[in-house]
Amino acid sequence: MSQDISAIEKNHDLENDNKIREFWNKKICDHDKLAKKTKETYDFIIVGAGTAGCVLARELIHCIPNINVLVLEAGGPDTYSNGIIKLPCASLKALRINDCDWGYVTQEQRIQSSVDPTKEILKKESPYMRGKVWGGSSTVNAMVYMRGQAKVYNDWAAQGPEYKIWDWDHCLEAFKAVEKNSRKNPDEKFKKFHGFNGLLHVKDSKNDIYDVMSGLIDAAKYLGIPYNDDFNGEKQNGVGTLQSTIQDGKRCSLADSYLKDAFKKVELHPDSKYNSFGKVVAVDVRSFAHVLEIIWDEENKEENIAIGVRYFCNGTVREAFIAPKGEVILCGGAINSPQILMLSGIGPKENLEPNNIKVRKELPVGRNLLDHPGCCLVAKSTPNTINHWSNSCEIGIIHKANVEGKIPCKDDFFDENPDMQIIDPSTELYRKKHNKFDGIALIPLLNIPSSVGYLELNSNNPFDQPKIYLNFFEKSDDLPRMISSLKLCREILKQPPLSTVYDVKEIGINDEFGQWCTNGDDMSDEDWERFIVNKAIKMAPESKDGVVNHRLQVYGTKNLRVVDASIFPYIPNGNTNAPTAMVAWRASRLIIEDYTGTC
Ligand SMILES: Cc1cc2nc3c(=O)[nH]c(=O)nc-3n(C[C@H](O)[C@H](O)[C@H](O)COP(=O)(O)OP(=O)(O)OC[C@H]3O[C@@H](n4cnc5c(N)ncnc54)[C@H](O)[C@@H]3O)c2cc1C
Repeated sequence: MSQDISAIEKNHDLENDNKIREFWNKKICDHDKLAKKTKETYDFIIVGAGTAGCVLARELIHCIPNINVLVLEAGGPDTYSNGIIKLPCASLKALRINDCDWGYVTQEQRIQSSVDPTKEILKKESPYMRGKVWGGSSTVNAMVYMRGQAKVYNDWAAQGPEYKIWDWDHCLEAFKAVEKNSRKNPDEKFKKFHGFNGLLHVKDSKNDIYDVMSGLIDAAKYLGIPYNDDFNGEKQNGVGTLQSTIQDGKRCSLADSYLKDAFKKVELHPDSKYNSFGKVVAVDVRSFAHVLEIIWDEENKEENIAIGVRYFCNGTVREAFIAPKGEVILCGGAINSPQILMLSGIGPKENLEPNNIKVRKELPVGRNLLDHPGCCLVAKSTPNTINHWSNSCEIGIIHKANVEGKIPCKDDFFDENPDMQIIDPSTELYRKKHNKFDGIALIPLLNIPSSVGYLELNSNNPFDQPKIYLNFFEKSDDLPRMISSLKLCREILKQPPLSTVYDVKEIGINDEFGQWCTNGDDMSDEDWERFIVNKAIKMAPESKDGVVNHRLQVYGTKNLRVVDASIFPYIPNGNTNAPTAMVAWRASRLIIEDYTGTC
């Protein structure tokens, strides 16, 4: 069989996605049937084939000789659902493919009004999408590639001398290692910040914009907002075209890029203690495999040594174990990794004990849930001015908000520590849903929120959704900043050429999930506030509410790490896909060092 494999490996046809998967399925499955295993044993067990899981699986299998990796994914392959998730222009529709979504709903919350502190605003429960499919959320996201500023990563590193491995220089190295940027003739300045040899394809929207969206850039410039040629370069503020994770007109998820490449490594290693047929050196992805909890070494109870995981697949509960020196690595994302830890006895006593879970290690799991709240301003334009086949989001406007909720001024546009990001999603949705008008939608996102959410277990049933409290706008400075950015969006829509050439007229604001709130009449600050209000596991010292250390190992345990978006101590002020892939690449180097004993 090994001869067979190497012959196919050299075959260029393997570049074809489906063939790689078919080949992998057949070869691994055949081998699985032949091998008489006593136990399912792997060097690494990765929970979740999302952004982080895919990068880790690929880096570990290619960089450490003779290992095998099991990836357990609760969702199905990304080819399982129809091909719509590959189309950038349909990314908003991809959100509604239930098969690929965990179907989370946030808890209803009451927020104190920042306009009138004696009043409360009701924040209704709302859907909270998370990818449940190969590639995880990178298979359903809006594909915007924006890393955020150096300062955030330097803040991560400032937590102690050992955290230096997360400073901007180290993170930039990892961002570049992952990225395959396709900009033609990049200048030296661009090359300093970008990678060209990674696997994640990143493309400029630049050459695709030829409709009302190009008017958006001019309108923003008309207001004095500077043009920015590279939001991932030296400065983040300004207006410009976005970079997106797209390859040849199709979405490039981390499954398309990293997992696909992980499958290329398939070898048969003869010296194996674990089964008589030898060990398959490969990444084995098991779909529809829902991890229930971590299996601990009960002989050394005090040490909390992870030895494997229990998971549900094909109607039965199964177990998989790690080989000596191996690790369990949770890559379940910001909601699920905390849930798995808590189900396994790692978390806050006050949430675990009432749910009949024995506390093994008390840690503030789920307490640092961070995300970027957003809102949406929609306007109508002259018919036939929209390119309905455009990328999901093409233009970005990054600016500093006014803390009093006023329209930002010129100084705010030039401020090099911007806290707001305005993006323009595909307008196809609005057109279909609301009487077929051509439109323009602007979504301001609070890039540096002060509010922090949390999540807790609802019960000890692993299939029960945890309670998610996003706490959006809970801190008093968040709401005025959002209002300030919405007011700026309104001003932009009034500028030429949007107002003159495209006859753009505001229709109203809707909340993140498309509920219409206003008809666009003049609004008071209370109105703005009413309409707007409708993310865990922190990498930090244990004394500062950390759950994982600087090497992403869970405090008070052995053989257990968390590598995903849940470990951000402070949320990057860009979008989170690229930073998560970066974290996974950095983590792979730490794991390789620990496994091979090299530093
Ligand atoms: C709708 C939407 C739009 C977004 N738009 C953008 C954007 O434009 N740009 C950007 O940069 N970021 C965007 N993001 C965010 C970004 O995609 C995520 O931050 C990133 O993908 C998170 O990666 P992760 O590895 O932490 O988790 P995920 O990618 O979510 O992966 C977690 C994986 O673990 C699996 N899993 C979870 N629990 C279990 C279990 N118990 N057993 C087995 N498997 C399990 C899940 O099914 C999933 O596949 C968006 C996210 C969403 C949801």
